[in-house]
Amino acid sequence: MSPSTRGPQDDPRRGTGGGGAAASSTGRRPASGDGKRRGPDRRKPATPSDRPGSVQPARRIALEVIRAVREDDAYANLLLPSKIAAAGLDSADAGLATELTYGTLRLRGYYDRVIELASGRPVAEIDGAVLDVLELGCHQLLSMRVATHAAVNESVELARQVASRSATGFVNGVLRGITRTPASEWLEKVMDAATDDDDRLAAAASHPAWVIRAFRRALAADGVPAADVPFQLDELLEADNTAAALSLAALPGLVDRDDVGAGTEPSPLSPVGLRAPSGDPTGIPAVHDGTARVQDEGSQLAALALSRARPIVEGERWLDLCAGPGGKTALLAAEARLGGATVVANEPVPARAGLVRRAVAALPEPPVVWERDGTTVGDAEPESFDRILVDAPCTGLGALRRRPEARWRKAPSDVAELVDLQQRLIDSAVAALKPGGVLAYVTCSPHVGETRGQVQGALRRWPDTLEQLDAQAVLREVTGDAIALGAPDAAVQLWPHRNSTDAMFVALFRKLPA
Ligand SMILES: C[S@@+](CC[C@H](N)C(=O)[O-])C[C@H]1O[C@@H](n2cnc3c(N)ncnc32)[C@H](O)[C@@H]1O
Repeated sequence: MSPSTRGPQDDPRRGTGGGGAAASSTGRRPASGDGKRRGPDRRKPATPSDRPGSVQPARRIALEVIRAVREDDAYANLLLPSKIAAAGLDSADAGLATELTYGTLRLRGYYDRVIELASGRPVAEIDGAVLDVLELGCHQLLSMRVATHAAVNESVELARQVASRSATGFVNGVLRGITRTPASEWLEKVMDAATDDDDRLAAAASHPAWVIRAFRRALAADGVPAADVPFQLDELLEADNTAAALSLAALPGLVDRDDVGAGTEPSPLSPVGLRAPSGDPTGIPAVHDGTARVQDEGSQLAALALSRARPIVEGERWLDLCAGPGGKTALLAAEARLGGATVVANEPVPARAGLVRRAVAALPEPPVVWERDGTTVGDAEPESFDRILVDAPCTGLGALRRRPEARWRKAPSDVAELVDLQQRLIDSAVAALKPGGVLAYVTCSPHVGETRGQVQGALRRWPDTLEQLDAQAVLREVTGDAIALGAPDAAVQLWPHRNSTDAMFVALFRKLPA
């Protein structure tokens, strides 16, 4: 079975999440991102954690985060850094906590199948707190080089702390049972027990089957030939399970990307982007002072598609309708400032609006931040903006590298609700846009209902009002032709396996003069 890996953007101090063990969907083995095994060295002398009755802080913290994700829908990439900081973990233990947390969250779909086979019980019948402990134990036993006795003993101790005394015997029995079969054989057993091809793919790649089907449709919609879809799907699932590299955006006009230093290299894709070595980016002076920001290159391109769709005319007003946490707002505002335009940001969730204010604090005249329901802005501010970004709330299925638990958070039934909200946000943006203005519709999901389906719907609803602009041409220009795109189309779909970005979707529209 797979070792887990930890990539640079898994560093919890960055709050980006993601990274780690990968599962090859056709390779018949959940595979690691880079094939290297990381984790505690078996040859290390016994630590206090090896003694009965004690639990290493990294394991305790990982379990707390995994539990909060399950019980409270917590975001691992937000909760983990605060817990690590509160516990004062050194960088080795912070790394271990990160690997345990993200690796377990990512591969829990696979581990649950192993647990069912080893325990003879459906996981639905296992107490949630006990299941968390078992999944965490599985990750150590099947994907990390943790010594068996440490993984089992500490899991038993964790079970004692979070569940009943009787649960300790169950956890001990199940985990010891798992150790009696080599990791590779567990994979075979899981595959043999799968019900059909999609279920086998779901098991090996630790993605829900509905997500796999949505990816397959999205690849086909992006023009991938039918015969290539299975291969690209395989690459995509593997990329999803691999840590994203650390990328930064140098805010134009605030810092020159050549001056950021600290071992960063210019991004081959984004003209404002940098790729950074692993480590804590807050140690980079430009990141510390907010003039450079951790941001996926796909997100950078989505913002630049709007700011560079055409030359900026001084005095233009731009709106970022769904702004939290503010990554694109900061880049848009920096671009706008250089052209003499101003930006208003809108984010209805107060805590996220606070993050937007922090994200733009380095700008000399930061954007105003509204806290309104974006669906009402069109009525309240008709024909008021020259450019509007709708970076819509979505399933987030394009950002699984950074948010490993997101795949388990959403269900197919969530898609319809999101599609309805996206549509209302688009309509509100159309109303708020000045005639002749430009609208960018962006999602970090490749789900066709949230992407091309929304484009077709908008053009159907606004036949005399909207025309689609060629976002592929805009981004070819922005990237100096460095961008790999799907079949020729006006919209852009980026992919982790093709572009090394999140799976961002970008469509551009112009509002026709009345
Ligand atoms: C995909 S995120 C935006 C990411 C952001 N543009 C960035 O780059 O950092 C979508 C945002 O839309 C917000 N949102 C949810 N419902 C909304 C609504 N009715 N109106 C406006 N924004 C909404 C969410 O709170 C979330 O912060």
